[in-house]
Amino acid sequence: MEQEIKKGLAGVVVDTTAISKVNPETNSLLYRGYPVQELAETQPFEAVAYLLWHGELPTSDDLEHLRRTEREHRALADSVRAAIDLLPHDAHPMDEVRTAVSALGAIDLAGSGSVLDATGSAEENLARSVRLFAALPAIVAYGQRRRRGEELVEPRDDLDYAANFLWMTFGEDPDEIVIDAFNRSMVLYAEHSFNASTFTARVITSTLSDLYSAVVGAIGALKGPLHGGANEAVMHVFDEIGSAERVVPWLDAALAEKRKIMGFGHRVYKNGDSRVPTMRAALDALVAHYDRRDLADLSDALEREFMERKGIHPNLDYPSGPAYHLIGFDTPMFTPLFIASRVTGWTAHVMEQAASNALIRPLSAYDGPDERHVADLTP
Ligand SMILES: CC(=O)SCCNC(=O)CCNC(=O)[C@H](O)C(C)(C)COP(=O)(O)OP(=O)(O)OC[C@H]1O[C@@H](n2cnc3c(N)ncnc32)[C@H](O)[C@@H]1OP(=O)(O)O
Ligand SMILES: O=C([O-])CC(=O)C(=O)O
Repeated sequence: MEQEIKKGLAGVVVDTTAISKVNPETNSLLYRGYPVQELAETQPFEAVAYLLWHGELPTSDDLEHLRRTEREHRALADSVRAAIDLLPHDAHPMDEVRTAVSALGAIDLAGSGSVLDATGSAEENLARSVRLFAALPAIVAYGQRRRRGEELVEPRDDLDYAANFLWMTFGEDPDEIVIDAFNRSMVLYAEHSFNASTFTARVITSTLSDLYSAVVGAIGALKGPLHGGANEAVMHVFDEIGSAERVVPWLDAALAEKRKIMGFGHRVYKNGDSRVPTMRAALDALVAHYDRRDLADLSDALEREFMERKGIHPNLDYPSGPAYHLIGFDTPMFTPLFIASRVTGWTAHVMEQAASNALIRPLSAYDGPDERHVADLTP
């Protein structure tokens, strides 16, 4: 019997999840039942991380406790820094962060004699998740500073997550408008059901491997430009085009070459990404703050022209790329910022998968040569 192949698992429902609901019909995204727009406008990223892990928003005591733990693990560990420093200065930051997380895992799991010990209990995995969430800003910030030949900036205890992240990257007191836009981007990027990187993390978890391995694998999946790498790729497109007036000839040539236009299209949303309006509002605030109308004009012109010709909407990476550029991040740092946010969703999924595990192992339809034998080849 002919087997039906769902290439790319398109349209296949592989499991349940209580972490988020992506609804393309209503163009909505809920984290544990809360609309993501509401969360982005009202909650610090730490509270959203707590929500994803625990299923409920934190009380003020819960939030205080999480913030205290986050501050304890904020500084870049010497051993992780040493692992990063072994890499060439022009290593891609995604490779750098992947290596750093791998090193963190090896250090944290040192002494766990066998692979069975590394799997971790629910409590251990929650503690590991918080540690990773706390450690990633320092790893990403150091990555940008190292590329630029700048000294490491130590974290500050008087700042919350988003402000401290910006402080460690730029070594300057961040502006409230910038902190707010950055916090929104972190909330919007945090979780999106069974996307490619999260599914990777779940596949790895399903073998009873450890949480760090799942996150390292997820980072590898996120790096690709069809997924998280698109936020970096969008900025390269903007740089290539240069200004709004050049959009039409650039798009003519790109479409003639059958290029994919980065930051547009989505596997699930076909009528627009639920997160784009909130991120676009954050981008607009940054455009006004930095007086960079030219960038918004370019973005509008490409969106309008591409929509007219192909009817394909922008995804979250489209407004977040230029927003990160305006904040001052180097373009290759954009996808590592996505990691720092999505690590919360990934780890929530690792814990959900572990709590109700079944080895993920689909079938394939063989279309290679019919059975044959080595002996047939002997003269
Ligand atoms: C946070 C995130 O990860 S969001 C996604 C970020 N990725 C990007 O922005 C990369 C650009 N976009 C894409 O490559 C795609 O839209 C994907 C991979 C995101 C979704 O892809 P799929 O659901 O597999 O759709 P698929 O790639 O088959 O596209 C369907 C049709 O639309 C076209 N299309 C989709 N997106 C684009 C695009 N960005 N540019 C040009 N054409 C596109 C395809 O060429 C295809 O056309 P065809 O039917 O004539 O062959
Ligand atoms: O859901 C997807 O396929 C990609 C995406 O938007 C995300 O991971 O945020």
